[in-house]
Amino acid sequence: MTTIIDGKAAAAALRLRVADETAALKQAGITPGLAVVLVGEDPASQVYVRSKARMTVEVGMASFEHKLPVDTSEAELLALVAMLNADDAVDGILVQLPLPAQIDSDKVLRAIDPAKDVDGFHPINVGLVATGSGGIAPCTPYGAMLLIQSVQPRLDGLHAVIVGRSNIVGKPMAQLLLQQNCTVTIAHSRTRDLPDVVRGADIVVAAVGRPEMIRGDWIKPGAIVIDVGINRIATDDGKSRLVGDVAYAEAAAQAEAITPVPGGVGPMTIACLLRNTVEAARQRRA
Ligand SMILES: Nc1nc(=O)c2c([nH]1)NC[C@@H]1CN(c3ccc(C(=O)N[C@@H](CCC(=O)O)C(=O)O)cc3)C=[N+]21
Repeated sequence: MTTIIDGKAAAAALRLRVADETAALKQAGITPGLAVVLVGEDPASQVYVRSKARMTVEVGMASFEHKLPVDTSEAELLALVAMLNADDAVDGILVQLPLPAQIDSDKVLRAIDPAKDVDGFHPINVGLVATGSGGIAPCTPYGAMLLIQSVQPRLDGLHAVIVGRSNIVGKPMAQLLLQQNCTVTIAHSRTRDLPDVVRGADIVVAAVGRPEMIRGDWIKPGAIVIDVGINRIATDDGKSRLVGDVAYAEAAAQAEAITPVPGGVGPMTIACLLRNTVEAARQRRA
């Protein structure tokens, strides 16, 4: 029987733990605070920002939302980041990506105080995670790791194949899997014989952003399949639905365990953001 990994339930459980830790910090007079910055009015981004804010409040933390117009200049955004860096009530800062074209996102990410960088995108945190010296891990790979280890705590010697080499998922995912003693392959759009590479995987992490690209006959029987993709596709009745980067039904028939979309990695991303924020509060205000 294939295990369908319930990311929604795992995320709810993690949020309960974060709520307990938040309550303990509040006893000590510290209310953890998360600032989320959204530039522009992309509808999908607005939905995510709203659900982040709601869950932040639900676990007992303070939520600070900053919505800026789409024509905000880089200097204006950097000024807001500087203000949030200096604000003692703010423990975590998330600048929603992607940013409009007139803003250099690398420059903005480097301006965030690494101690408040709850996305784990600042080069300081990237380096600390890569060397295994602590640091804040990016929420999506971190959440994916928790889901993998919920079905298989010991990963020593397993071959993990990550499809996708982004800075926000593929590369940090590789670091976290290496830390658990996996043999790691990062595959991408130029990889030769991709299906055969994936067929060698005990753990498949799909993070390419191409709907249902990874087929069932690419999956080794008994593999763990983690689908990071969230793609909205049109359906025949003129509506739309969310699908991952994995052809779910086909892959589920082969896999030992698989994450669905929606209800897999997505909810864990937000729960890990809250975890990173409470941890940042603890470290910074210790
Ligand atoms: N600085 C930054 N940090 C981010 O972490 C970040 C970002 N920018 N930009 C956008 C992406 C996207 N993202 C998601 C989080 C949760 C779900 C999620 O909970 N998805 C639900 C479904 C949501 C739906 O129904 O649309 C699920 O998969 O079950 C999805 C996507 C975080 N992002």
